[in-house]
Amino acid sequence: MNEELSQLRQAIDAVDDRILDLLNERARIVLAVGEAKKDRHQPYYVPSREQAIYERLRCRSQGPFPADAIRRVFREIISASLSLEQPMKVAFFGPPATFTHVAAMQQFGLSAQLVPLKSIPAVFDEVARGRAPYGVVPVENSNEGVVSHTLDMFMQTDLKIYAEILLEVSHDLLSQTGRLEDVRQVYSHPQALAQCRHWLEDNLPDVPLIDAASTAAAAQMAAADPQAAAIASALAGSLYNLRPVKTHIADNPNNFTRFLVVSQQLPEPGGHDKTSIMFCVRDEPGILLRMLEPFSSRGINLSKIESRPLKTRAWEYVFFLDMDGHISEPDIAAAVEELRASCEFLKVLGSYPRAR
Ligand SMILES: O=C(O)C(=O)C[C@]1(C(=O)O)C=C[C@@H](O)C=C1
Repeated sequence: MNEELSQLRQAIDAVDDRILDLLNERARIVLAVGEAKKDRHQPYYVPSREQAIYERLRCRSQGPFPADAIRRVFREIISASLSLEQPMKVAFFGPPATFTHVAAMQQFGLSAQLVPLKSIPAVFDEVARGRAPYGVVPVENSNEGVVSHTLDMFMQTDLKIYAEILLEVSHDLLSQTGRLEDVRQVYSHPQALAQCRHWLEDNLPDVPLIDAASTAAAAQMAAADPQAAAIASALAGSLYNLRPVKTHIADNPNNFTRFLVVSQQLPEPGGHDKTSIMFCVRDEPGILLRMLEPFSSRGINLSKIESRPLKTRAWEYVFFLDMDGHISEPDIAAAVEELRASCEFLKVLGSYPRAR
């Protein structure tokens, strides 16, 4: 038996050697790609290419290596490769262990330098001033709707949308001891408390619920008080040394948040893109119907429409529209130009790979 085990381990060592040699071979090719891009002033970070790599490998694999682990392993290979081309600095809406942090890690991997900032405007500012090439901010939750701070920042800056990230949000109850009977108060962001209301009523009916600035701030408070628990991400649990009292306590397990990667640059077309625009229409009869006509007449799928008050004039609105396709496609460009004719102003926020 021992002989058999040691032979199997030798076989694993031999495979690991091959994997390592191949990783170095891959890294040399990536360095050559980096040199070619430098000459052409092309961006190093290409989210559509990364998505295509994950998709191709997922379809190719015959198992038994777990399908979801393929993405995680290649996420880190690509993250490390990209850091050879260019050290990657990414600002995100912090503090550490927010769901935005989890989203930034999912998108950029562990080799990127992720920088927590105090607010959504601070992330936009960092990127607009060129102190970080990319920033990550939340834009929409499947239960709570749009994050208005983020949409408002597109009115105040000229940043573009470079990519989107879709994250399944899972709320855990975390504390120092990990024991339900020790919990005397629960901290979290009001949205997270609301999303776990039924679970809290059933399991901790008499315990006060206390608002915190973020789920990560709640985790910090639980880390300082053995009688407190926080509703936060599993990442917050490991960063602040908390134990899970119970994982996945949200009442509706179907809870997704969409995040945006913002940048001064535009990404190259990838084949599975969407385009976001913002605009303000003239105040005239039938305008709401007419503003959608350029898209319906060309069969362009609109995936989202949102309005925000135009703060400079009461009862006037800015619209945010997402459509399938890239602005370099003739139909998309023609529809946007036709709409522009009925607008006081229109800005293309970006064409970027659809999160899948
Ligand atoms: O193909 C590229 O453009 C690369 O830079 C290589 C690579 C990779 O490691 O495969 C690295 C970073 C990019 O975001 C996409 C892919």
